[in-house]
Amino acid sequence: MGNHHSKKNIMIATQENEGNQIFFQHTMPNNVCFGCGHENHEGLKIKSHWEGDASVCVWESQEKYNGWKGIMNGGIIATIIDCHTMATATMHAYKVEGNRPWNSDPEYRYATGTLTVKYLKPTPNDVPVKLVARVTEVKGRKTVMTCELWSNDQKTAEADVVAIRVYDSSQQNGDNPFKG
Ligand SMILES: CCCCCCCCCCCCCCCC(=O)SCCNC(=O)CCNC(=O)[C@H](O)C(C)(C)COP(=O)(O)OP(=O)(O)OC[C@H]1O[C@@H](n2cnc3c(N)ncnc32)[C@H](O)[C@@H]1OP(=O)(O)O
Repeated sequence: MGNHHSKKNIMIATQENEGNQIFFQHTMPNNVCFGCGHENHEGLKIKSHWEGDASVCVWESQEKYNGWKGIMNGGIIATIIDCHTMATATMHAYKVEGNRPWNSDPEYRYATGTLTVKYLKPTPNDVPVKLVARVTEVKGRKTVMTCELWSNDQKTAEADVVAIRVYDSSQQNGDNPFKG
């Protein structure tokens, strides 16, 4: 148990040291999404950033997100993976277009096409988790990614994700349910 707490402190310190870090979600004003919307005050408010070619998210759960007592709920795990990878697909698209600024035009939005989660081990609900996502393929409007979930240096889940570009402000005409 003591070991858990010392790891927790290390991970939180890492998060706080990133005080000047710009997180992907900070570039998404008016985002009301349950997982990543910083305008959703009941939401999980995840924060993602680049570490080299990987995108990383450190997130601290709460007791209300238990599955079995002390074990993180599987749907919550899927939600944070979902939101972290959609933000990754978005920011990757800007990165490959000459690393253009996140607030430049055209604006792209992505939605989850497919999310497959393999739960490998129980994920403790009382220590922060770390998500690490990587883009493995971009084909047309599709971005394919893998995402690992780490807890206490143990990989407890891994996911294969397909994001689809569902909005491109330069192509937009007519109704689009993802326009908001
Ligand atoms: C004022 C507001 C401010 C906002 C501020 C900024 C916001 C800040 C960000 C918030 C971030 C939120 C992140 C939340 C993430 C979600 O929760 S999104 C919600 C959950 N997902 C959905 O609702 C999606 C529902 N599905 C759909 O709408 C449609 O099926 C899709 C995904 C758009 C695809 O339909 P489509 O465009 O007709 O696709 P289509 O042309 O048939 O296929 C294109 C390609 O994609 C492939 N594909 C199609 N569907 C799939 C699929 N399901 N799986 C895998 N591949 C597929 C096809 O095979 C094809 O591939 P290729 O043949 O080209 O290789």
